[in-house]
Formats: sequence, structure tokens, C-alpha cells
Amino acid sequence: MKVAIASDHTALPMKEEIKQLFEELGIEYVDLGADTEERVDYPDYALAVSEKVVAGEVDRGVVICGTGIGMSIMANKVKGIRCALAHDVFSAKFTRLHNNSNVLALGQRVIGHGLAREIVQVWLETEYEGGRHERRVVKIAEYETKE
Ligand SMILES: O=C(CO)[C@H](O)[C@H](O)[C@H](O)COP(=O)(O)O
Repeated sequence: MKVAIASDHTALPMKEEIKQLFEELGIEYVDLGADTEERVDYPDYALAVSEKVVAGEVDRGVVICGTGIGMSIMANKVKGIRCALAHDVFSAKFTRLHNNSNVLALGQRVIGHGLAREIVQVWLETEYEGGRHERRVVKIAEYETKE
């Protein structure tokens, strides 16, 4: 699996922590910034990750800002992205099982690094269940094809 990760200026420490987790798990990743604490705009980074996911250049994306909310709003504007803002392990697991989420949003200012690591690991390791959930995910995709 290959993952794209990005954060805004508020979330560099959590991005580094999650990159360390990727290394430990042997997961290939690409870091799309930000690289410094200079103020940047989270939509640019959410789009960078999301466009790589829909292009098939990576399998999944992780986006981190202060709350995770701005990143998740922007990512979910990209057709084909199902971004889940998850700050607990249960939600991280079930958004993979039921929603087949392909981008995970986290908030540096909301949870600690230890919990963020657990959330990312379960999100990466949980497979989509399909079955009855596919009908619902297809409805989301169908809506995206409307003008
Ligand atoms: O959480 C966020 C968006 O949902 C962002 O990370 C920031 O908290 C927000 O954009 C504030 O940025 P600031 O210019 O550093 O105040």
C-alpha cells in the first residue's frame, strides 16, 4: 500500500509522528507538505492528497490540520474521495468497514499523538466489508456523476 500524507502549518508534529508510524509498519508514503510552520491554506494540501488518490498514484491519503475539519471538507469536494474525520479508533475502523473511506482526516489540536497512531494503524489495516455497504457507497458515487 502507498499513502499520501499532508498537513497545514498547525500539524507538522503529528505529520512527523504518522510518518514514523508508516516507517515502522513498512508502508510506502509520499509527504506532500507543508514543510515549515509558515502559514499555509489547508485546502491546497487536502487537494494535493485527494487528487493523488483519485488519480490512482496512491491507495489512500491522510490529511491533518488543527481540527481536521477544514481538510475533510475540502477532500470531500473531490469526486471519488470519501474522507473520514475520525478521532476515535471505533470510527476509524468502521469508516473502513462500512464507508470504504480512502482519506483520513485528523486534528493535531484535538487528540494526542498516541491516539492518532492507533487511529491511523486501524484505519490502514481494516478492509472494506462490501456486501450491503456497497449499495450505499455506489449511491454516493452516483450522486457525484450528477451535473
Ligand atoms: O483546523 C484548521 C482548519 O479546519 C486549520 O488547521 C487551522 O486551525 C485554521 O485554518 C487556522 O489557521 P491560522 O491561520 O493558523 O489561524
